[in-house]
Amino acid sequence: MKNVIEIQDLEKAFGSNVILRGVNMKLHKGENIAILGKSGTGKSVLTKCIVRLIECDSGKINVFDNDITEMEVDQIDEIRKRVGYLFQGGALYDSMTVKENLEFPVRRTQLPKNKSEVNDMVDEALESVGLLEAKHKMPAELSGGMKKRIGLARTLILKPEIILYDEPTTGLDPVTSGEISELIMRIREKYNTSSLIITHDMKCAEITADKLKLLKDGKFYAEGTFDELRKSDDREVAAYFN
Ligand SMILES: Nc1ncnc2c1ncn2[C@@H]1O[C@H](COP(=O)(O)OP(=O)(O)OP(=O)(O)O)[C@@H](O)[C@H]1O
Repeated sequence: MKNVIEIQDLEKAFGSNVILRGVNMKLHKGENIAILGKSGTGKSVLTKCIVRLIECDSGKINVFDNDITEMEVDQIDEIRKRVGYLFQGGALYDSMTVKENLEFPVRRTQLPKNKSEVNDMVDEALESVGLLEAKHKMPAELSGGMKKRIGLARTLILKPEIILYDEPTTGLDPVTSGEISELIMRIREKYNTSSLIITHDMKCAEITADKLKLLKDGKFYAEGTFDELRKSDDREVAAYFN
C-alpha cells in the first residue's frame, strides 16, 4: 500500500526537555490514524514536525515520498498546500467574516483566481461541512462546534490530500463531538483524504480511526485497531478505555 507519510527515528528536544525519542510511523493513502497520549507527550509537536512548523532534531519525515527535513522553503510550501492542518481552536481570524477566513488560504497559496471562482470554492467547502448559512457571520457569532467546522472548511478549501487534526472534538459536548467525528468520515469519503487525528476523545477515535497509536515517553508504545487495544491487558493501554 502506498504511504503518504513515513517517519523514521524522529527526535525532538526543546533544550533539555526531550519530547520525541525515536518515533516511527507510516500513514497509508486513505487511512485514518488516531494518535493518543497523555497531555504534553508531544502529539502536537509530532504533527507540527510533519509540516515543518517545528524543526525536528534528527530523523526522516517523508511526505508524498519527499524528505521534508531536507527541503527548501519554497518546496515546503508546495507540500503544505497538500497537507491541511486543523488547529485546536480552529484558529479563525476574529476580525474577518467566515467567507474572508476561507478566502485567506486561497489568496495566499494559489494562483490568482477570479472572484466567482473563489466564491464557488468557499461555497463548496462550506457545503462540505454543512454550514453554508454561516458564510457572512463573524467568528464571535459561532458556537464551538461551528468554529471547528469552519476551521475544517478552511482546511478543505485547498483540497488537501492529508489532514492533520489536532483535537478536533475537544471542548465540545458529546453530541456535537459525535457529529464532528462523523464529518471527518464524510470528508475522507468526499475528498479521499488520509488523516492523523490527535484526540483524547475515545469515541472520536472509535468512529474515525482505522488504527490507534499510543505515544508514551517519546515513542509509540502500542498500536492496533480500537477493538484490539480495547482488549489489551497492558495497564497503560487499558487506562484509555476506562
Ligand atoms: N515551541 C515550543 N518550545 C518549547 N517547548 C515546546 C514547544 N512546543 C511544545 N513544547 C513542549 O513540548 C511538550 C509536548 O507538547 P505538545 O503540545 O506536543 O503536547 P501534546 O501531547 O499535544 O499535549 P496536549 O494533549 O495537552 O495537547 C510540552 O512539554 C510542551 O511544553
